[in-house]
Amino acid sequence: MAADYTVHGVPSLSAKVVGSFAYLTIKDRLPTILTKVIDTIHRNKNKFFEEYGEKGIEAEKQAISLLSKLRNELQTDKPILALTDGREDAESWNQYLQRHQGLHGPDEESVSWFKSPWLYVECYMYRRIQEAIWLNPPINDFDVFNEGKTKSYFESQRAIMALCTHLEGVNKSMKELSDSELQDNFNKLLLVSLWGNKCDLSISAGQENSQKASPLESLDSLQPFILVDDSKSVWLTLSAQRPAQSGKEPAARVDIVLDNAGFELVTDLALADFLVSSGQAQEIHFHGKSIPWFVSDVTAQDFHWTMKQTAAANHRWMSKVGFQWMTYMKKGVWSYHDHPFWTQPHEFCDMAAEAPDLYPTLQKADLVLFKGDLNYRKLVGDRDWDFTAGFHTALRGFGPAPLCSLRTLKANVQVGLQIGQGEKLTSQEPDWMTSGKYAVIQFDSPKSEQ
Ligand SMILES: O=P(O)(O)OC[C@@]1(O)O[C@H](CO)[C@@H](O)[C@@H]1O
Ligand SMILES: [Mn+2]
Repeated sequence: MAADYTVHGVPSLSAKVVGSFAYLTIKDRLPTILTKVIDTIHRNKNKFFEEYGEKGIEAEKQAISLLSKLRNELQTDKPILALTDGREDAESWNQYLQRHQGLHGPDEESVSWFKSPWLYVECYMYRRIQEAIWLNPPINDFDVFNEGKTKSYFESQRAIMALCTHLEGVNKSMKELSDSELQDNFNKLLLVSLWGNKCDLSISAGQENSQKASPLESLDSLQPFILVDDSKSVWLTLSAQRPAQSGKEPAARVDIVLDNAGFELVTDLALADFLVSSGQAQEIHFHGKSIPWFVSDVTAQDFHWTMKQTAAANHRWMSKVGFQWMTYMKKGVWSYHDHPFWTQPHEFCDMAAEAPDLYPTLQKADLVLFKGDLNYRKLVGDRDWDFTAGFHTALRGFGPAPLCSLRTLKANVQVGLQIGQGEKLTSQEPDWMTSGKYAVIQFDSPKSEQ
């Protein structure tokens, strides 16, 4: 009996399908990412020696040997192994592995890279990278992806300057804006945050893909590539909270589940700035990753560094905006969280059970924005749904609050399309689901039935 990863008759994406995007990711892209990680550690050998002497050299050697072993396991489809670093979440990962082993009949091989769900093994790889680092003090707090993330920020300077200049202009005229002008400005910054998701170093396997030109100039030309646009529902959800309509104290809380550092994070901070300065929200809760993740995902270090860096910029509006963001943090208007759940393999429909302290937190939000492709994959369980399956159906009961995915497509999973829309795209551009060229603004509220 083959391990049954099927729900609603919809199987999990996996490398079992030779030639599939999952297969090519695990066969080619993940080993490339691992090789770059090994190179990064090797290139920092002298730095480790300067900082830690011989211990640094020994740690570098051991970490590389563990990562080379990991790469070999991956490339030769070896069994997935239990974690041995004894960290807070290791037990949860090892229980997850046991559950998967339980799904396999006695005559079946163990849980492995090319036979288990893609979402699981890809997340597992990043957690094993962290294990290789954690097991080797004194380099155990080294972020193997830091160079790529900071490079992406520095190479997007012109776009960041343009965005901060735009934001300053909007904030300056905020009081004169009519409702429809407010909505227009909201839409613009929502779109900038959406397209900021193109700048992800995992899909590019670490190749730089920073934002070069002004993000505002290309919005109109990108509109045709948005396959689902629920931005109006997002605006209605927010404005329903606004004091004018609701007569209540402005209490809107918006949670933003972040994705990539670099330019994308700046676009998320700019959107959050507008939400507060326009009165749509009183508090913004940002959710990042507790360990370096999927090459470019935001950690606490990235989050605070990005604000400091923007405040320290030799550009009037970057600096002004950067200081404003740091003030929001100091005042508690903005807060940053990094629950371990976000760096585990779970589909979000399992959050209430797996993270009973996180789900109620999100239930306090009036709107939760999920950035990026990996979050989308987890929202819909990384399953091979029909394109026309309802987004609400695919969420399989996950609904802490009204939510919206802002995602550029980089994996072959998509729901909520019109009849024929996916097939038409496939006939025109076979790689439309993985090129990052197309995007969705996909909304669901706990009340909506599809
Ligand atoms: O979540 P992000 O940053 O938008 O994308 C991360 C990601 O590119 O990594 C995987 C490929 O390795 C893809 O499934 C996924 O799209
Ligand atoms: Mn990412």
